[in-house]
Amino acid sequence: MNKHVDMTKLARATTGAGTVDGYMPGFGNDFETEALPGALPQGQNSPQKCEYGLYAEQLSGTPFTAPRGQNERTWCYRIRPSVKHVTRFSKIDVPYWKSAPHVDDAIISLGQYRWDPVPMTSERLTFVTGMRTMTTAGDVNTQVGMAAHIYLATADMEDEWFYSADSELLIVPQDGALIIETELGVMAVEPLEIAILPRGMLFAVKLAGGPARGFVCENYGAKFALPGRGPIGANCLANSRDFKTPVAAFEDRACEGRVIIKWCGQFHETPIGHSPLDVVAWHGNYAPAKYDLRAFSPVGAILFDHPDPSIFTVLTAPSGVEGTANIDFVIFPERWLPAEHTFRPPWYHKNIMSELMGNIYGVYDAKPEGFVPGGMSLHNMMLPHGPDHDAFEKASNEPMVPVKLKDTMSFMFETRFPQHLTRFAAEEAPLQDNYVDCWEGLEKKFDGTPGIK
Ligand SMILES: O=C(O)Cc1cc(O)ccc1O
Ligand SMILES: [Fe+2]
Repeated sequence: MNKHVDMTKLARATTGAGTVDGYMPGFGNDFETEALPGALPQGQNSPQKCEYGLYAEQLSGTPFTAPRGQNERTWCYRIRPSVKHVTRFSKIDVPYWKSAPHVDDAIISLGQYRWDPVPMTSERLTFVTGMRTMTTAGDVNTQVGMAAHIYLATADMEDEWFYSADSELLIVPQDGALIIETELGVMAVEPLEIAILPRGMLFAVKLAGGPARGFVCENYGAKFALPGRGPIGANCLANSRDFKTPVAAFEDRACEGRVIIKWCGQFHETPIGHSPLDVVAWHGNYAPAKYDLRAFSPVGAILFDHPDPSIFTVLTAPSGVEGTANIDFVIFPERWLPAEHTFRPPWYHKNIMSELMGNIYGVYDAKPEGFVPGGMSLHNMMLPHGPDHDAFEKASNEPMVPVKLKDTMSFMFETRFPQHLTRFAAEEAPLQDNYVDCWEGLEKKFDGTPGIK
């Protein structure tokens, strides 16, 4: 079903100063890279004629006038301009990929929900046709909110490329590695790594080994950024240098292919007679990146109490209201728990933000049973949740010696907006009917008399 993907197929920039293994380090850096010598103009963006007969083209990720610190754009020097691959559109159906607003009155989103992993399939599905939306929030037309998806991919995108005009895509592989060929270069991404694909950028996803499954956060709003560290200072959490952007790679290849576009929630296709991955050189700060979640340096409570999970924010997509994210991408990695006289797992709570969680690997401390790798949970706006009965009893009685949470990696897509379940999430995905029973055993301990119970 799946063949070996030849990473050398695209002519890649040779590894040079500042690059490691075909990637350039840094989050949101102003990069420059060329796959052929002299392809990148020096000293200007728009030469009257470009080297090699290339076309110059700008891709703007922010308005032209965005403040300098937020302004993002990339200059591409390519074999053909994009107008040669995105021309006549025909509407197509990608039935399981939904966009906000997507509120089905028959479906109740108010609740605490948990799903077993969506099972792998033998059906032929690409990264695009295998996208299954679980929740949507906000509004794709006004560029606020997000969607959370599961993807199941059993086939390469062959002579087929995709871009989302609606969103930035944060890809979280859970099972199976991916080769993501983008206009700006190629990224190999495996479970415990993530990839970030900017809005408007063409790519094809190939399978590096076998079938693949993972999670996607589709960000309709402003791009993900690194959170401020406040008093933590200049280091720890996600460090900028651990984000890797690919060097330029291009192919000069005729084919009978198609480009699929997601635009305001609709899907369209357009035929193409050549590979659009034909950017020979580029420079700018609007680029794909990957990040190894194991590079995250967690900072936590080293004496007592359980801090807010915001300390584990890898990336935050701002909403315009300071401190109120459109989306926070938070992880729960391996870490030591040294806190004294403390209930160490997450506390019981209700939250104005909506918490969509996924398990990439291992056991999550608040839910030792039932929240398994590949599984998801949703604790929607202002709906109470917290440790299950067994986790509560264990954590209330465990000796207060430092312990290491090992073999664990879960994450949260947390948005300021309520998340609405799709019909797929409510009716087709393996929803656990009995999830809320996990709190059933929490009995009353209070008997009116003082003392620890
Ligand atoms: O609900 C959850 O499990 C996520 C979570 C983790 C944590 O450490 C504190 C609060 C919180 O919402
Ligand atoms: Fe929570």
